[in-house]
Amino acid sequence: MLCDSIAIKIENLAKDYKVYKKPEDKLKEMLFSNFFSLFKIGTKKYYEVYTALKSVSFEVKKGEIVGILGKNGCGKSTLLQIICGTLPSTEGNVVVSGKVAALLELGVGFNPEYTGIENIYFYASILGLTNKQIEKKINRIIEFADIGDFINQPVKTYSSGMYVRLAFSVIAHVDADILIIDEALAVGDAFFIQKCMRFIREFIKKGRTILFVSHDINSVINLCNKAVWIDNGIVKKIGDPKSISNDYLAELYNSSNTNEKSNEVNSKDYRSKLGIKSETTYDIRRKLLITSNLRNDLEIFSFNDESKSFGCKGAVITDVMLLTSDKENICWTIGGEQVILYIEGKSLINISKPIIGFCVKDKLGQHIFGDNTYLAYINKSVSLKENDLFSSEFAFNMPILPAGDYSISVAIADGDQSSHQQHHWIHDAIIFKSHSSSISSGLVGIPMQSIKLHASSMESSYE
Ligand SMILES: Nc1ncnc2c1ncn2[C@@H]1O[C@H](COP(=O)(O)OP(=O)(O)OP(=O)(O)O)[C@@H](O)[C@H]1O
Repeated sequence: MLCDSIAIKIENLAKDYKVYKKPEDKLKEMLFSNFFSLFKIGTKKYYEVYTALKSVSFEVKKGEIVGILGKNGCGKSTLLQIICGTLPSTEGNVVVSGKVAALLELGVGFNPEYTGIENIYFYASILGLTNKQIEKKINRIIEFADIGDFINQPVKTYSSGMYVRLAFSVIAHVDADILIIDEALAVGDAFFIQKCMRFIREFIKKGRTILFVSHDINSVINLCNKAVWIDNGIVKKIGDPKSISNDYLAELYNSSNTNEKSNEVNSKDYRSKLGIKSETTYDIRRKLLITSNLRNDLEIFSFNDESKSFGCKGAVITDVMLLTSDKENICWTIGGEQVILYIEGKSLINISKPIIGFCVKDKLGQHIFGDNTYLAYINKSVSLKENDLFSSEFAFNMPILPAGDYSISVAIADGDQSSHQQHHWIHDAIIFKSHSSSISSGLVGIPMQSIKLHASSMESSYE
């Protein structure tokens, strides 16, 4: 029995998998194990035991969103499957209060030969709805999934994003008390993810519960009340999402075993070919009229190669600079000016689909803006060979920023926007300080093309 406030209670949960060296060993075990035990002549073991979960215990309260964090293979999916009842545990208990709907592996719950509409009936009836109830909801499910005419096509023709749209839409409409989501949203596009996030917030407001696995630390910090860090099948830590996420990232960093000293890369010739003048630090203020005390002065501190970082380090970022549009390294700029963020590094292995990106955060850790190379190179991929130097340049107009401290984190990954392996992520690679600003509210000011004020009683307008 669960007390009223608890949605999920997990006690001493353990899961052992049998791992067979050869496929025929499984058959032999099935054939002979009964025989051996029948005649009590001792048994021969045809498998190794792999313990995926050990002594896992925690509770999820009603109305909570709990994020599960952990490295690949640590046991997250195993745990969710046991909670959903699709996988038996070896030991321990799971008690859930209320109706559970889950979005686990892509395609689970769907028949690939059925159309989208047929699968809505199929999946929603597995989740406990009668045909009448589904009929009442089907228009809302189709509208939420928003996959156009594909709804009448067999789901085997769907992209992974379409699968997720349909599956999420079904679980969102079956009146579940608990939603369990296993990293599936990672393949959705940004608009759909926003729609799901709005749904999730409303769902929680109604006192319902969500348990989800995510590799996206930001969504765990922003959405969850609690985080559970699973490591090698055990619960390593439970608690406040921000502190658990920080500890988890720090451990990822420590466990990345390449201690490549990033400064060893000799990039002088490489930079001069690109026209980068890194030796001189040029103060852009000289070119500007110093007339107003509302000017947004930004002081830029140089690359900190000792900043916290993580990643598997198949490639390392070795330098980050802000340049003028003439490619001169700057230590000062002004909100509204054009700058180039230059990120340089070395690849230690072959990387087929590199993505280099950055994000600018304020001192509260709020993501102000950022970008990456993925879309710009989607049709003309650049791959990296072992020992290649690489660089990327992001040219943009620096927004006008309220006074305060800011940081630029940079990263190189391999893959695409939704699914990638992080090679090197450097937190706070560059720090900069906004000294004075005309901005009194909002996160950024956008340089205006023009500002007009009209009044019908006046003949002309003032610009
Ligand atoms: N059916 C199975 N037979 C044997 N081992 C398995 C089986 N399913 C999972 N495992 C192993 O159990 C461990 C935990 O797997 P699980 O899928 O739960 O990890 P995960 O944390 O969800 O990983 P990921 O983040 O990569 O999805 C892994 O080492 C995996 O290889």
